[in-house]
Amino acid sequence: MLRIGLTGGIGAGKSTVAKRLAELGAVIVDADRLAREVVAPGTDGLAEIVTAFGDRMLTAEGTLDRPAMGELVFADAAARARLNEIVHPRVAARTAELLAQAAPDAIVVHDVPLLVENGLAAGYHLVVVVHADEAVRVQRLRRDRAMTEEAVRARIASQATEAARRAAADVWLDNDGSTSQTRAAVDLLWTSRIEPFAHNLRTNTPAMTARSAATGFDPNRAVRAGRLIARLRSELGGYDEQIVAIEHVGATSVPGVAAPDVLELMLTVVSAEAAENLTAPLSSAGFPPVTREPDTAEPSESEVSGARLHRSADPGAPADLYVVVAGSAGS
Ligand SMILES: CC(C)(COP(=O)(O)OP(=O)(O)OC[C@H]1O[C@@H](n2cnc3c(N)ncnc32)[C@H](O)[C@@H]1O)[C@@H](O)C(=O)NCCC(=O)NCCS
Ligand SMILES: Nc1ncnc2c1ncn2[C@@H]1O[C@H](COP(=O)(O)OP(=O)(O)OP(=O)(O)O)[C@@H](O)[C@H]1O
Repeated sequence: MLRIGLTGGIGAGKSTVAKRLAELGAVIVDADRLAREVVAPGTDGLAEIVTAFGDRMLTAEGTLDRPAMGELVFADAAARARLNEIVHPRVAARTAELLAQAAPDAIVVHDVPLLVENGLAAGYHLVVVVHADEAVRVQRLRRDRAMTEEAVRARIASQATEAARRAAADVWLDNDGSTSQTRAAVDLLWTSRIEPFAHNLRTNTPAMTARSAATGFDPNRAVRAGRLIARLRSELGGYDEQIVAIEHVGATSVPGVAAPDVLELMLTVVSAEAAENLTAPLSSAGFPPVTREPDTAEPSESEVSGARLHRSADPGAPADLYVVVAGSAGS
């Protein structure tokens, strides 16, 4: 299963992008919708809200008074934290149930507004951020949802900054233009990256990416490496005792040095057995092993002697991962 996290600030265009991804074949898990379900009348979520905030947060029909709740929590960080404490664990539990029900070969898109705020990025194979300028978002939400400018800005102020979203984004989708432009960008993303990535993941195949010539030093590569390392750490969480370190290595890790746009990572493990144990989880994490062609003189072995080579299945972000045993020649 390819897991994609889709996020962006209020009104950025997540639902618009998710709708197109659903048409293309993705299974959508919508956090805003689940956040409504877990506080529907009769739920323990709604009961806990009443205990925390009083029945002034209920309408005459006994449903959550969303405008009243919104007015309170987007003006008061402590109240927002309290509401989040009630709603987020319930949404997380429901999300886990839905993910468990999805087909093993599904492409699941998790539409989650607070992905960056809640530190969830490492849990996905790919994080897609939809962005529109603040002024554009204000104008669209005033027009389409009759929100006041003040209400939109209060929500924006309670959410992650653009810089924080940029650091988390594997894909940045600009939605300042027309919906048809965004739709075309989503279609291209689907055919050029998401579908082949999902295919590679299913078939345990590293991405076939042309190795580019060295280009100038790019500090963003360290950020990208950091994202991949966090992802690997999250995915290999059950194997902590077998892992010594996961590091960004090679030319792309050296400040000021020109390098081909292929990240190199090194995973140091405690033993040869640990390297073997990690083969399957690394494949699920999006780093299948590179196998040597039986009849070629040229070994598709890594340059790091004694290392096992794994390679990213993501065609949009070339990365090699050397798995070495601590104390061996390659480590
Ligand atoms: C405060 C509530 C009742 C207001 O309801 P309302 O119908 O006006 O808004 P809705 O739920 O449709 O959310 C619209 C957008 O507001 C923003 N937003 C919602 N909750 C939050 C929050 N806790 N922090 C920051 N932004 C938020 C998101 O961009 C979201 O997409 C509601 O948003 C809520 O229960 N929020 C807490 C749960 C939550 O965090 N939901 C977000 C995804 S899990
Ligand atoms: N490119 C666009 N041009 C014009 N209007 C747009 C465009 N993209 C989205 N919209 C409109 O802007 C509003 C916000 O978009 P959308 O609902 O997709 O954002 P969202 O990120 O899902 O919002 P929320 O944070 O509330 O969940 C919607 O009314 C939508 O129809």
